[in-house]
Amino acid sequence: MLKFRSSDQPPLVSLVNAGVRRNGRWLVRGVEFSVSRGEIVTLIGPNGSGKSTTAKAAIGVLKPDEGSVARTAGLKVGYVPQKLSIDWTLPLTVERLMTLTGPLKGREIEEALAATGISHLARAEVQHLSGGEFQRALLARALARRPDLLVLDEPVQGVDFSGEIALYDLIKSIRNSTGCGILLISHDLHVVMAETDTVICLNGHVCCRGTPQMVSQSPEYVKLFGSRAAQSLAIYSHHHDHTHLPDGRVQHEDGSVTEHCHPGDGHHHSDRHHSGQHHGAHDHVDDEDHGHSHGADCDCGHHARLQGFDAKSSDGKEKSRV
Ligand SMILES: Nc1ncnc2c1ncn2[C@@H]1O[C@H](COP(=O)(O)OP(=O)(O)OP(=O)(O)O)[C@@H](O)[C@H]1O
Repeated sequence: MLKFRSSDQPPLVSLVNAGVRRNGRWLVRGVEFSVSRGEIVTLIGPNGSGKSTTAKAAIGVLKPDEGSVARTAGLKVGYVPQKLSIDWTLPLTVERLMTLTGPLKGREIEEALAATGISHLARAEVQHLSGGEFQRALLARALARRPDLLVLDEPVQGVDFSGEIALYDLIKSIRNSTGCGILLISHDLHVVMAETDTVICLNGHVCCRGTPQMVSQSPEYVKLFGSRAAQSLAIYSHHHDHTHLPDGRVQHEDGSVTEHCHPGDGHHHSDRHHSGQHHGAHDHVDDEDHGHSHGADCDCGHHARLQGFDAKSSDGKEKSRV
């Protein structure tokens, strides 16, 4: 099995201080991360926190209203959206679903269906597929075009626990065999794919980021869910030192309230360290005062508690205490 690692390669996509504004409201702001070949980045956050908006900005479906998004020239993206507009009353086979957005050769369809384990469903009606089978069909469609970057918006939606493990195993094996970069979106705030290199927690801005704690090292979790689950799922354990108020403002730990949580709002100790600086997804900076890892918006003092696990930079060299 091939193993691709990203440290010495330029990112496939990188966002620097990216923000998207609609109808006078910032949907997301100050977003910074990158995805390189062989790397898995997971965006988590509650409903409406801007995950899909961020993913769309990353792949160029949306243009950022501030900041920048850079993609390598000729980047091929395989995008599995959260929602598909399919007329479920019309008959549609899996094979036909594969070619709805562009022609594919028969061999390409066969290979993609085989890679996702659903060759036997090529002529099945899409409306009769189970949740997990449907997600595999969408993955096959994205894979068939041999993307450099796979963007999967809620790939485990409608899938039960063991189906989730199986899908994450599949995504991992796709990454290992093709070396593509993967941007995953999940609204599960706590359980992420164990192979994730970087978890980014969004809530209109980057609340915190870090590496997931490997479940395989937590005997309680293994006991509860079994070792198979522990190999595929990891707990992302984090703590935010602020609260999002219903009107969109942010209340900080010291009780102060600001319009939003953004570098330079003056409420955070770390402002003095980082004002005006941008850090990529893996540019964690050791913070003597707080002992936590920082990303772009960690200027606002949010931190991921990784329960003893170090946040690592993309080259694996720089580590921060957490
Ligand atoms: N084109 C648009 N115009 C105005 N508001 C929008 C637009 N697209 C999204 N929004 C709003 O932006 C916010 C973020 O939406 P987005 O779909 O990115 O969130 P999400 O984190 O992916 O949510 P979910 O987990 O529910 O899928 C939501 O409040 C949504 O209503």
